[in-house]
Amino acid sequence: MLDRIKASFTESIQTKIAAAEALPEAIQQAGTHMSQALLNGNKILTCGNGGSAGDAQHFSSELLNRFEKERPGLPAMALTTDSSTVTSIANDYSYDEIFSKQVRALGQPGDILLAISTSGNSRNVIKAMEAAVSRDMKIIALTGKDGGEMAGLLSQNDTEVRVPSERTARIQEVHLLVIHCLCDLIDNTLFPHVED
Ligand SMILES: O=C(CO)[C@@H](O)[C@H](O)[C@H](O)[C@H](O)COP(=O)(O)O
Ligand SMILES: [Zn+2]
Repeated sequence: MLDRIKASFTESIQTKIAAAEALPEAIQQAGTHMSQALLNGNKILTCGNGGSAGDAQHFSSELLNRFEKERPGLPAMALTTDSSTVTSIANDYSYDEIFSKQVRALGQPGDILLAISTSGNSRNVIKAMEAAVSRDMKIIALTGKDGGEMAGLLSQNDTEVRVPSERTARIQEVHLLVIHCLCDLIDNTLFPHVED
């Protein structure tokens, strides 16, 4: 069992080294789009399933409350958290609609959808992206593996940050690092003179 633990650490570190080579430009573009949207008075909606639901909430709490700087809260909302809304949409329509219906209700032109899926194939996240397009929102997709269907839905205005790994757990571990990079970029673009 100790070998399994060490192998998990080694694989996670190696995935992060590969991601450090492959992802900085895409992360920079995503951070620029997010910062610009927030400076324009727009907001960021987030969604994902399972561990990625946790990531979506992790990001929105860091914006709404704080990351590292003492600064005002920023407008973000995880579409995973309102159990009354999520259960009623799943019950009355389908689980595939739980995020898209909220995006159509809340999304405004210029807002951003942070869509998180390690496979890129979660139906409810794909439908949220389609709803975002219908609301003239930009999409930032955190994916892995081959990018799945999500990769094919993105336009030039959108950004995909695809972790170079086939393994869900390793992809999730890098997604969290990417989320912290995005928070750091936003803080340092919007509040460059505030100390960490
Ligand atoms: O956290 C894990 C596995 O590490 C799981 O809960 C995982 O997030 C769930 O199986 C998700 O439904 C996977 O969805 P996705 O990443 O393919 O969109
Ligand atoms: Zn997990």
